[in-house]
Amino acid sequence: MPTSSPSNSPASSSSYPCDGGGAAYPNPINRMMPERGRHYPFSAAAAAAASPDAMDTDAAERAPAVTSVADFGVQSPGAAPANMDDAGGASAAGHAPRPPLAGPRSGFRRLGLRGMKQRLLVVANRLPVSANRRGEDHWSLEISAGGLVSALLGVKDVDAKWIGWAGVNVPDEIGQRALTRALAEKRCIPVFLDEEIVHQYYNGYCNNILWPLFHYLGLPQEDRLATTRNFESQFNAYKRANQMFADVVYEHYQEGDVIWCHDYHLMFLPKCLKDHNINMKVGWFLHTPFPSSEIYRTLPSRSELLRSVLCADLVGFHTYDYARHFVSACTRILGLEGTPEGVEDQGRLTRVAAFPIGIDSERFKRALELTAVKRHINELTQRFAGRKVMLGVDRLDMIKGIPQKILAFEKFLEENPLWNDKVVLLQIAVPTRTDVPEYQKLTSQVHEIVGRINGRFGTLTAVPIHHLDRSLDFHALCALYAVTDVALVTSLRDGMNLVSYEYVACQGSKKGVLILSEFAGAAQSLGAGAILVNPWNITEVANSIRHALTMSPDEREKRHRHNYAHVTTHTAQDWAETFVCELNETVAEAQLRTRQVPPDLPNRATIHQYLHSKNRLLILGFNSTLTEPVESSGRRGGDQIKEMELKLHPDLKGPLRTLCEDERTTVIVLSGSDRSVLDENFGEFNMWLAAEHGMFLRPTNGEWMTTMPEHLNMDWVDSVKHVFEYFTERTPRSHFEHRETSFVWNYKYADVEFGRLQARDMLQHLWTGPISNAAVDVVQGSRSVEVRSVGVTKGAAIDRILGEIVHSKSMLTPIDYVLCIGHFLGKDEDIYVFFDPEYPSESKVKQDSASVSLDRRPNGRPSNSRSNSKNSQSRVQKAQAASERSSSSSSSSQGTPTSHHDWREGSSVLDLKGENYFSCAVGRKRSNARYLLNSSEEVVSFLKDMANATTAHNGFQSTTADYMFLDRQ
Ligand SMILES: O=P(O)(O)OC[C@H]1O[C@H](O[C@H]2O[C@H](CO)[C@@H](O)[C@H](O)[C@H]2O)[C@H](O)[C@@H](O)[C@@H]1O
Ligand SMILES: O=c1ccn([C@@H]2O[C@H](COP(=O)(O)OP(=O)(O)O)[C@@H](O)[C@H]2O)c(=O)[nH]1
Repeated sequence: MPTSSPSNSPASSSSYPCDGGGAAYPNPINRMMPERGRHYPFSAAAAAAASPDAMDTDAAERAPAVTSVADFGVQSPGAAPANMDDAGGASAAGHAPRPPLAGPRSGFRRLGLRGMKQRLLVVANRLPVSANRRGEDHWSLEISAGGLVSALLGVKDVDAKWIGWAGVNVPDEIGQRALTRALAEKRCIPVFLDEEIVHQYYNGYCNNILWPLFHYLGLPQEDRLATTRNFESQFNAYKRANQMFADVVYEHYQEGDVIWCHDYHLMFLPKCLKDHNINMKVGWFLHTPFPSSEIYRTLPSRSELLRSVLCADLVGFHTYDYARHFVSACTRILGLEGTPEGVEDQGRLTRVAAFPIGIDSERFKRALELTAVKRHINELTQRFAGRKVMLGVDRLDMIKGIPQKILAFEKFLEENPLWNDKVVLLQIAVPTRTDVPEYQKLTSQVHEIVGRINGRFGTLTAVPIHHLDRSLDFHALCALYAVTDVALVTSLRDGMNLVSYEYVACQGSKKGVLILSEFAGAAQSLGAGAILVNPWNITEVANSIRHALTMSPDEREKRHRHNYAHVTTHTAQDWAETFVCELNETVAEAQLRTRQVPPDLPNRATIHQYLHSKNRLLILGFNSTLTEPVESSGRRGGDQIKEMELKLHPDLKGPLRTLCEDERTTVIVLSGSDRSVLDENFGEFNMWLAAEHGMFLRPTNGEWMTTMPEHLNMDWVDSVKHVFEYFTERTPRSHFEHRETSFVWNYKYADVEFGRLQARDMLQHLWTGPISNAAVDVVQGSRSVEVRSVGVTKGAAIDRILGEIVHSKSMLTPIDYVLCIGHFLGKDEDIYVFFDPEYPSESKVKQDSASVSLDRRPNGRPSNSRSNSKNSQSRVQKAQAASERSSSSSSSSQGTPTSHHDWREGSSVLDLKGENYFSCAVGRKRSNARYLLNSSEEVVSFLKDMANATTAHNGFQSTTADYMFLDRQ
């Protein structure tokens, strides 16, 4: 194994193994950007010798097309991916069931649809190949079998293709066609980027801006001004490049394909794809950390990029922290609602979850059995006999903390002189992004430190640091992983760090110690077995080195066992499979969950069915449904909130009266408003009133009672009040209402833009402040922020309300018609699903641990007594429904809802057929409701028609009356 000489140049960057040795055609871009994606290039010479896949295109035509990438989805068990150095084929092993994650639903699922393989288009900046031009129309390709390739190789029932940049500039058509043909053999599809765009997009925006920012290094410091100047052109190039990737995807897309976009290079891609075809299934996965929103918000294009990523159906990260940061950036910067499921924007959910990547551990284990690797192991063992060997394997990137690692090692040597000639650090530093000035500076800095330390501690026969500016072939790397005593990973930030996994996988016999930075994603999975360090704390790292070198065999064994179990069961295949499954499921659920843009309410049919039903239920919202529009009611008025109170639309009084007087009709106004507001507006009508999202109920001409779940926890009230007061004082013309079960801060009369800004800040206070762990829901309206106790929704309440109505009216005929109209918040749309006969009943179920108490005390105070109603106990478990879909799987085991079951012995209360159920959202674009009305004006006009038809129908007492009426319309 080549090592650098301490006394000469300790680190030589001249040997760059990836250029494949003298391309016949000048290839400036290839020189500029020699690094090979996430998959380090192995030395071309070694690869050519070791790997049958390092073949030229002619050879590819002659050889059987069994290559690693070509094997996506067509691999038969045991088939050997030819490029793989171990010649062992992708492993079928490693599908041990994974413990459930709170994020994605995990576990192995077959992806095929009726035995068909699902097509998967993997889109990444780099193709997993290095391409070298050998003639005008002749290319040699070398596959790099890195983590992602291995991961996808192992996914069964998927027919995968890879779309990306081949890492070379191909200006001429002949060359492009030849390369496209050659790549097709490997199931790869090229995106051709020219030199200028690569410079601006890849070197500039990706590697000089996004990369350092995502790793907490901030925007470039030294050339800050230049960066600011270039920012716009680089961002434009970034968008252009993303569009070029998108164009290639469009060309190859077939209906039903899954498109998996990778990494920070392609944040703009989900938007391009969805704009082109909203039905594409799009996932996006970030391999780097996603930084805290405080860091992310410094990025000038922050909103545009977030919005684009949110166009994806599923967004994945390595750790929960990164996922959390992303959600919080979306709430903080875009003002969207973060939920445990992801990010919601006007009813559309982008699912966000953690999918920690793994490795193909079997591939590493098999490699250790190969003769070539054993030979390497022997050589290394002899070479370093009598010394402990520590290993570092990193790209030469500032995020990897290489200077910090070397300085810590120096400190260890300083403080432990007895170890001076008994330990050696082998540092493999693979050149990367060599065109970016920051990387060039880092290279010189590392060389300088290594030279100094070797000069200081070296002897005539040995040096403490062997530093290599090059990559190794897979065999040499496996051998190194296997023979070394300690691996030292000191990343300052690292998305995951696969090197730590690979080291563990190869240490089956030696049980070496892993020293791992707590800032690598891997620390969250290997933390229990590794020695975790803060790489900035040189003293701590130096002490950890001593600890590792002197660790008892027992402790080593124990630590290793833990990590080995993790690495071998959480495989790359499992990762890819879980992501793709999750994406499929997310899309399927979204289709079920949200009717994208419902059609307009079919007025005639709605009225027709109404007239022909025997027992009808009309559920009407108040705000923005039965009210005058904001513009005409208050905005122009003075500062007095009083003037702005909700008022029933005057044109509705007559129609409502008519409807309420019909004895076959029960009308409920179900609102978030408090009781007094409803009393004032609807006191005169023969109807039921449900205030505060149904927590209070007033029968026709009766007294208010509470339907609140009895264990509603209201401890959060004071903290929220404090926050609401603070923002109300600072936002002119905003106000807040303190209701019995909720607080609402309303800024609909304030300056809209300023109100929104304030709302975002308020949400941050609420989400991260004193109530962050309280049992509350923070619900965003279009001009309001509401905090409610968990479980306070209209859907959850309607069940209890119905029970009460049925009981009180002594209904003899089942309800056979339901019309539910409202401008409800997303959270309250569960009411639509509650009645929908087409929703499977188990998807409506949400465990509601509180039992119900229908306390008839006139003041409506919550009761502490448990309900003695058998009915309410079981009914309360219904509702909440699909908008809270996470519950659907668990809920089915927690309660067995019968559909709309009996409230009275022996009789069914609801007999609702699909054609007699009309749910209608007012003024919403997306909704769970079946239909839409665009404004409260349309509601007014519709209810007028309905009332007129009723009058006509009842007046004529004729079965044809309604037809006569309807014919006039
Ligand atoms: O293609 P390059 O510019 O040379 O960069 C190489 C890759 O580096 C990054 O890798 C990340 O992915 C790993 C696997 O998920 C993870 O373990 C590691 O922590 C990350 O840094 C980058 O995200 C890739 O896109 C690059 O291809
Ligand atoms: O000479 C080398 C050094 C490293 N690697 C591979 O490069 C990857 C590095 O991944 P990691 O997640 O540790 O960091 P990244 O470089 O992606 O940030 C690992 O799979 C290594 O096996 C390689 O193929 N050849």
